[in-house]
Formats: sequence, structure tokens, C-alpha cells
Amino acid sequence: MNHKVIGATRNIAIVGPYLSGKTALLESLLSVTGAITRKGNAKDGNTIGDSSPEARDRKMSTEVNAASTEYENVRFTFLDCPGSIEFAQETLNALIGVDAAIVVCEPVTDRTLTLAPLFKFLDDWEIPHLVFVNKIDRACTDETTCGSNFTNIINALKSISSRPIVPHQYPIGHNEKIIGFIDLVTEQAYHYHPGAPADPVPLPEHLKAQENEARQQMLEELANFDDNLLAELLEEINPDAEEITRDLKMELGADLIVPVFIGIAEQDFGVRPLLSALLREAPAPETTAQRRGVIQSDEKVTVQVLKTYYTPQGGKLSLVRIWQGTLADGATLNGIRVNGLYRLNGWQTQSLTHAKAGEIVALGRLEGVNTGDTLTVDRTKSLPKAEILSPVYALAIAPEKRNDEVKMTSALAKILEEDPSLVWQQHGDTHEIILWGQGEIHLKVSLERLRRKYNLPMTTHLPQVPYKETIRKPASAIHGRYKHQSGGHGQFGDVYLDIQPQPRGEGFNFCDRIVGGVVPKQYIPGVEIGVREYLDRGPLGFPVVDVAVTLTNGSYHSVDSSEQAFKQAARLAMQEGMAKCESVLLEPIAKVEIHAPKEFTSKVLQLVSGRRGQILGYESKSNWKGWDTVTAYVPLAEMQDSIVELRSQTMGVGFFHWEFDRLQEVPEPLAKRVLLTTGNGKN
Ligand SMILES: Nc1nc2c(ncn2[C@@H]2O[C@H](COP(=O)(O)OP(=O)(O)OP(=O)(O)O)[C@@H](O)[C@H]2O)c(=O)[nH]1
Repeated sequence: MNHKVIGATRNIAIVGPYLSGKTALLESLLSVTGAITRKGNAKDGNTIGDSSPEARDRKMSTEVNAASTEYENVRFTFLDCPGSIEFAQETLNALIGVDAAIVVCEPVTDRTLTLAPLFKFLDDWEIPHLVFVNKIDRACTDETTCGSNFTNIINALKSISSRPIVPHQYPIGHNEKIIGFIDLVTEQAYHYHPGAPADPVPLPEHLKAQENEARQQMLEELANFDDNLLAELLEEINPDAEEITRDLKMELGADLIVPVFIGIAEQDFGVRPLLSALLREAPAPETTAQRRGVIQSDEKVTVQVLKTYYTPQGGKLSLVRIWQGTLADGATLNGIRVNGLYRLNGWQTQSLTHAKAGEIVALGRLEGVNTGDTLTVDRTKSLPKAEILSPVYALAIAPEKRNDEVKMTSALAKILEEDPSLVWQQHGDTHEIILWGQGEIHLKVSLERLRRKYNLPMTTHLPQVPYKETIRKPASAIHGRYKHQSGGHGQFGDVYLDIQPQPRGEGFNFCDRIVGGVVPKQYIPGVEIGVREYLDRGPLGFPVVDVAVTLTNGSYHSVDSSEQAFKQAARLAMQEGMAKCESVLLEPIAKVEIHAPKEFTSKVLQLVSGRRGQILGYESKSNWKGWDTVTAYVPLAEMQDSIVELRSQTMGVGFFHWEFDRLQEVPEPLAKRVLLTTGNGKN
């Protein structure tokens, strides 16, 4: 078996907005390097990138797919990441294991904003990245606008990148279409050639000025990090290609610049130059490892999990980046034996006996190991992992077949392992099982996985709002007597209760002020249980909170009294007393922080007010250039689909964090409507 040494491997993530052509680019990369003989496409659902049935059905990537190929004797492993914001967690988890990322985008200037959160993550993690402007044919619809549109795209990218944007190529348009490009490093022009590498052609005379300007831009950006190049530029010396490539490699490797390439992935145009640039300029795995503080060592093995899969056959595969050492199949990591070592190509696996530092491979059956975990022989290291996104959308779920409930718990655990941005909980009040995630499609895809992989069809509905109720007025000396005679000895309990409202958030409080043993000590717990049971469902039909109940008086029977009878007496007293206490409906209020580019702040404020929110203020989001954070209180009842509206108002990039803050009275007309629609308020 041919094993590459460190330096002969490149791990590249393919990332970028939804449907920008990432899977098409991967297909093209695999095709031009001979890894596949026939290209698939998203329409026909036969790509390596979108290998799962959920992805194929939707013609979109729903999880990370790995594929390897060789080019110029270097092994390239590509991670094709989903573009949809709802599957962003996949992308973040994968990105931490690569040496560089290709950001694929479309040549539409007013959509570059959708790249902002991705650029932010890449910058925060210092992940070297370059841009591939795909579908460049769409920007070059006539010869004269081809160059100016390209310049506009470069400027749009500059407006969202904190790193300098450096054009690496310049387009050549002819008769309403793009026919080639000029490499700004070598100043060599090329014409695209279907099914073959681009043909070198003389630099078109009419583009010399534009080419020179774009090249100058590139050189000036590079010179900001290289004094020698700066001196050459000042002396008007033309630097040679070798020197420029050296700078590009150093500056891309250190995540100081963002080079920009162009192409048409579906026609393989611009794909070979992209590969050549990756070969020459992308950092080697050891450089990445060093930047993460991992020192190379042959003995120590350190790997990190980038993605967890359960195969259609039910086996667990953990896609890992080997940061350090040589890993053999059968080795023990974190006390768990590696059971199978594979190279992945979509769902196809190729068995390996060992793999070296810098490779991305899949390991079999690492039970108990999660995405993001660091594994070593002696558990001595823990590398940073990507943050887990806050859940923003929920559905209540239930198995279609009642007796599937036990099966559901273990299946949910598995799909959560595959996708750490899912969370599930059983709600304490409503008893619903709530599945939380990043949006409607995200949850639908997860539920399809449950059905397909685990034969678990589920029903869904929007979760109930966990309303509660409380009281406005006190009631005192409420009498409850339970007396029952049914053969044998009877049942007797007799209590007097005071019921009082408590300040909001105080909860429930029970005390007894019994003197002289009129209710014997052993029956008092029964009274409290009776009160508590009643409060599970108050007069409006919801759990009662912020109430104090005091047992003030009562009587007993030496034979017939029991804890059970006092429980019943307490319930009767509560039923009678609470009817006099003016019950009010309470709703949960969330404290929400909404993040969006500043140009959308007024829309965010409108969204909050339109959802009965109370705006607390807004300010610049720290470390996010051009973004605001709006802080507000919003009723939970209004939050259910708020992410859908927020995304539609903010080109898909707005997001929020929320947490439960408090309960608050529901305003009167609305409370009536809630009680009508929930069918409550009748007991
Ligand atoms: N005109 C044109 N269409 C393209 C090109 N590349 C991809 N497409 C089309 O764009 C659509 C999306 O392509 P994909 O490769 O599936 O996009 P993606 O970025 O992988 O999608 P997600 O991963 O779901 O975000 C498909 O219909 C492709 O056929 C291109 O270079 N030119």
C-alpha cells in the first residue's frame, strides 16, 4: 500500500453558501485528477459529495463527505461541507481538521454578505482559506462587463473579509462569455479547454492595463507582509513568479491573505489551476499541526474526531484528523480499540493497515467517542473543538407506533452522535419530547434519518408553550373535609388552609401552623402532597406557581384518619380555595440576543416588536465588524418560528441565542385566546 509522508498530503475543506457549487467542484476535482471516471451531478443525485439518501432527495448536502484523490503525487483529501446554514455545525466541526479551505461562492455581489459568518469562523480559527468564484460565466455575459464585474466581486469580498482579498487570476471574456483567465503570478493567459487543461495563449493586448492593475493590487497586498517585495515594488522591479509564489504560500499558510480564483466547476474550468495553487501554496499538514501547538512525534498518536457516521449497516465510523504519530488499525486510543481503519470516498471505504500524521481517515467502532473529541494513547491531550451552535428551532416528536418508545431513545442517541447540533429533552410540564436544532429542514432531515436508518417513523407538531398559572388574591381558612364510610373503617381528614400569592419566581411554599396536634404530625405530609398534586393542574389547566399554602387548622379521627384521607381533604380545600384567588395565566419569557449585520438592525427591531418583544437595546457586536446585537425579552410563544423570519430578513445570516428569563402574566385578551385554543380554563 502506498503511504504518503507528511508534506505530501493536503486536507482541504470545500465550504461556502448554499448551492454555490461545492459538490460540483468536488466532483470536478475528483474527475480531473482521475479519481472518478464519470462525474455525477446534484440533479441526478449521483455525486460522491451528496452520498446520503437525505442529501440526494433534496439535492443539497446535509452532512460532511470526505473524498481523496492524488495530484502530482500529493494526496488530497477533500471535505465537502453543507452550505445550508441549518447544517453549519457539520462545516464548523470539519473545518478544525483541515489545512486550508476553499470558499466557493457565486459571482453575485449582493450575496457576498452570506459569507460573513463563515469568514468570521475561518478568521477566528486562523484557517487558511482561498475563494473560488464559481459559475463565473454568469458574471461574464459580455466582454466589456466581464472585468468590471470581477472587480465588483473582489470589492464585495473585501467588504466582508478581515483579511486582505488578493486576486490570483483575471477573467478573459469574449462574445458574451468567459473563455479563459490570466494567471496574475506568471502573467500567462489561458483559454479554457473542455475536457482538458487550459491552453496557454498570449496575453490579450486589450486586457494588459486591467491585468496590470489587478496584479499590482495582488503584489501590494503581498508586500504588506514582505519587506523585500515592498522594496522591489518601490524600485519598480518586477518580482519573479517564484518569489510571488513563495509569498503566497507563506501568507496563505499563516492566514494573512485570501487569494481569489475563478471558474465553472460544472465544466471543470479553472479547477486544475485551483489544484495547482493548492499544491504550491496551501500549507502542509505539519504546518497546521504546529500552529495548533502539536509537536510532531512518531511515537505519540493524537487524533481528533471531525465527524461521526452511522453507516446504513449500523456500524459507527469516526472521521478523524491524525495530528500526530502513526496510527495502526487495532491501536488503543482513550482506552478504546480502533476496529477498522479506512479511507473514505463518500460511502465507499478503503481499508488501511495504518495511517500517518496529517491524514484524514475513518476509524471503526469507537464507542463512547464524540465528534470534536481528542484521542491519544494516554489521554494526555485535549485539542479545542468547534463551538456547538445554540438550538433555534424545535419540534415535538413521538413515534408513530407507541411501542417504539424504547427504541426511539437509543436511535435518538445515535443521530445526536452524528449531529451535535441536535438536542432532545422531555419537557417536565408538557411531557412532550422536544427535538431542537437549527431549522425546519435540519429537523426534517434528522427525522428522515430516524425513519430510514432505524425504521422509526415519527409524528411531529409544534411544541406546546409551557404556560403556567398563578393567583392574584389570597384566600384564608378554606375548609376541606374528606369523610368516607365504606364498610370496615372509614376515611377521615379535615383541614383549613390559607392560600397566598407569592412574588414572581418564588415558587411554591408550604408550612403548617398547627398547634395542639389538631392535625397529628404523621398526617401533615399527606396534606402537603394533596396540595402539590392539586397544583400540578390549577383552575386554568396549567401548573400553578408562586403560591404559599399554610395549614392552619383541622381535626382528625383516632381510627379513620390516614395520610391518604388528609391528602384528599387538602385537594378539596385547594379546589374550593383556588376558585376564589383570581387565577392568571403566565407565559415564559426568553432573554434573546439577536445578531445580524447592521443594515438589518431596524428589521430585527421590527421583528422583536412584532412578536410582543421588549427591546432592551442594541450595540455593535464585539469582534464582529459591521454587526449589531439586539437584546430583548420575547415571549416563548412568539419564538417558535422566529428563526425563519429572522433568516428571511437578514439574507439567512442572522442568528440568536436565548435563555429562559422569567414567567410573566399573559395580557388579558390574549390569555382568553390561549385558554380557548388550548381547551383549558374549564376545571
Ligand atoms: N451554471 C453553473 N451551474 C453550476 C456550476 N456548479 C454547480 N452548478 C449548479 O448549481 C447547483 C448547486 O450545485 P451543488 O454542487 O449541488 O452546490 P453545493 O454548493 O454543493 O450545494 P450545498 O452543499 O447543498 O450547499 C446545481 O444545480 C449545479 O448543477 C457552474 O459552474 N455553473
